Amino acid sequence: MSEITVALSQEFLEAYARIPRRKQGKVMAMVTKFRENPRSPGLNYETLATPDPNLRSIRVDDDYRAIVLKPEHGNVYVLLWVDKHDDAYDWAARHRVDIHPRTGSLQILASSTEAVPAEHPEPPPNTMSAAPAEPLFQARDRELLRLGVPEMMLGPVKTLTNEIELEALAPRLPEEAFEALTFLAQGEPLNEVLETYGVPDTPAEVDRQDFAAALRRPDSQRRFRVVEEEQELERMLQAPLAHWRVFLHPSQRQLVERHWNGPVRVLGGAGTGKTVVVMHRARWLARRLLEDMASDNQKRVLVTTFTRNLAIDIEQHLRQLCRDDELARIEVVNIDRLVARLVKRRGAPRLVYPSDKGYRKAWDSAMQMKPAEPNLPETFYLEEWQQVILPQHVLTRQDYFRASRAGRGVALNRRQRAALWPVFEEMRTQLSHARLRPFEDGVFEAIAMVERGELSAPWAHIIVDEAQDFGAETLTLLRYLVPAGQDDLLIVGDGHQRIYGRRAALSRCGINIRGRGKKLRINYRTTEQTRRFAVALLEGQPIDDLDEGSDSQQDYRSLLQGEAPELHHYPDFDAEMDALAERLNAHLAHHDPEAPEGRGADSCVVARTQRLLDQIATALASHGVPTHPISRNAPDDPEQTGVRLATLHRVKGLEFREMHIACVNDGVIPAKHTGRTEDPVERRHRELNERALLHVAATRAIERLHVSSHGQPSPFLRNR
Ligand SMILES: Nc1ncnc2c1ncn2[C@@H]1O[C@H](COP(=O)(O)OP(=O)(O)OP(=O)(O)O)[C@@H](O)[C@H]1O
Repeated sequence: MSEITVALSQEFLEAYARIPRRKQGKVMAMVTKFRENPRSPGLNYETLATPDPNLRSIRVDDDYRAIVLKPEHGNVYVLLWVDKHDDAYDWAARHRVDIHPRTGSLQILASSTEAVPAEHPEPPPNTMSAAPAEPLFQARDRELLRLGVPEMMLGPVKTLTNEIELEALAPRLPEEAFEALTFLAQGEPLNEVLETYGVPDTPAEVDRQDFAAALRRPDSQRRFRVVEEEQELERMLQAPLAHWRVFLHPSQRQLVERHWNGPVRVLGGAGTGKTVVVMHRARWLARRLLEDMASDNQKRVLVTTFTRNLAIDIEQHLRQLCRDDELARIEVVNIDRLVARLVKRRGAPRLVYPSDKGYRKAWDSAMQMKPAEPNLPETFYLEEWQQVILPQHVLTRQDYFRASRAGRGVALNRRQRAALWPVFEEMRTQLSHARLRPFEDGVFEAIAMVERGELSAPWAHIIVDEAQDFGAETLTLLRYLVPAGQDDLLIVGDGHQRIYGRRAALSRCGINIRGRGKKLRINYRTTEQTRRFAVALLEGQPIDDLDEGSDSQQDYRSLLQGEAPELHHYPDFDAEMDALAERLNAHLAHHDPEAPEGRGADSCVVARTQRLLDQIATALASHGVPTHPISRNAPDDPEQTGVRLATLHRVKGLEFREMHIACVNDGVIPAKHTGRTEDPVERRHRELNERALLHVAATRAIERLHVSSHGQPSPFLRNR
């Protein structure tokens, strides 16, 4: 007798989330019993008179029933739905579960009587014409089947004439088919879509009775989960709508669940599930460490990020994803803290950043050494210090003569470098007297400590999120901190979201990703309308791929449709705030008092500076809108009441149902200091960072995006 396979579907979790709490406990008890032994006599199965002979119902209590797939052959049991008795039976009468004849994946299908939308939606205006509209897809049946379109949906798919109709058909199409059709509808060539999404033209034979094999297919794993552990089941039922914890996209799974022969780089636009990959990969590697008896039990997985907020968020999510023993093998720390920890010694200088008072004081003293010739502004020196001296660890005049100044817009000959050098030398002297050390020097010190054998790093694997904001020196340090070899480094990032600093090429940091560069393409977070708006903010800008090449967002899509982002311009700050408060109050009025989240927790107002944000908070308070600032040091408590307030920088990595980007005025975005440089290359970089800031903030919106300004709108909003 083959082993019993117990699984559940995404629909089951969604249905479970909808039933009253007191009933959920009963379902949980039933599910536990079911998992222990799906053939237990205590489970009351009933055969149903439904089109699909493999569906059964199980009694939960007097009122509720679960619908289960129990094929006649094999030992597979899949929980599909749970509802009140009549509604559950009704669901079972309207659905069937099939193994797709070409792809072999398991699909839940609305039964044929409902396969075609009852009402065809209104076509968009530009398709209204007397002539019959062209079909949206020219592909042949054979090709559509290769993409996972169910046989019974071939007819409806071939009669579609526009994307709106495709969208209306979405609930009746398996995700993989809808995704492939969306790319086709948006103009991607058929052969490319077939290559990415289709099974080969002559696929392996599919056994349409082998449900256990069907469950193992990557496309099935997008919506079905084979339950292996009791604890895991409990975690799923505790957060039934956190799909990311349970169901991975095949492109995510391919990155997570395999060994890699060296560093891997993963790109992907905002919301494509990069952080989800980071977390699942950390867990997968932690499990391997636990399973590997020969492995040193001190070995850990390090997850590092650029911002502290994201590290806190990841740590919190990992607690919900992992078992305790897995968690004990994972360490999450943002890069600044990591470096500070590595170089911390009794009496060691304190690490400082340009915003630090001591740093600024040292700089003011150093500027006293500024020569009359060449006559360069102070901003030039600061940029030279930050972009040449610190990243290349230039310590002497000779080093400076040899340093690369690639990417600087003003050339300097040897004599000029010699004239400038005393300023930088003085800066180091001043810092050293104050027992301070710039962060970058700390990084080089950590590298030197590894080289001298003074630092033994406990990490077998390192995973980097937000890699686009890491400097070359920190990436180099990470290379030093983990032995080269299998699964050593996973580098995840998106050049479009670089809001700090400049590009650094992995290959120049000793990280060779050749043949291991991957990309995620489906945006899970925002609507397609928001995605397009956000992408347009960066149109025509040169974006890198974290290595020596370039990246684009042409193949990045969202499958969710929604309202177009709203842009509003007001004569002055008060008018903008009146309108914003009105919107927020309307949103707050719809808050469900039964919901566990605090009133306003799903809405966020962002502005370019803290000062503006303070003014906004005051204005909103005068309109009776409760607000709550997002903290840098603690995870957001969703139960806390208040519309969230954050700077554009602070919302990186987060997401909200509604995003309001306020005061997008000329002189605010780009920030005034962007233009305070003589160096044209530097100016372009800064401007790109500012555009990326808006792009990042816009892509935090799950459902709605609202952008407003007063006075003159930001030049980035012109023509929008
Ligand atoms: N496989 C999945 N199933 C369901 N939801 C997913 C999946 N992958 C990601 N998501 C959801 O999509 C959203 C974006 O995911 P995530 O934050 O990992 O994306 P990201 O690429 O890191 O985004 P960004 O770069 O914009 O910060 C989250 O709400 C996440 O839960």
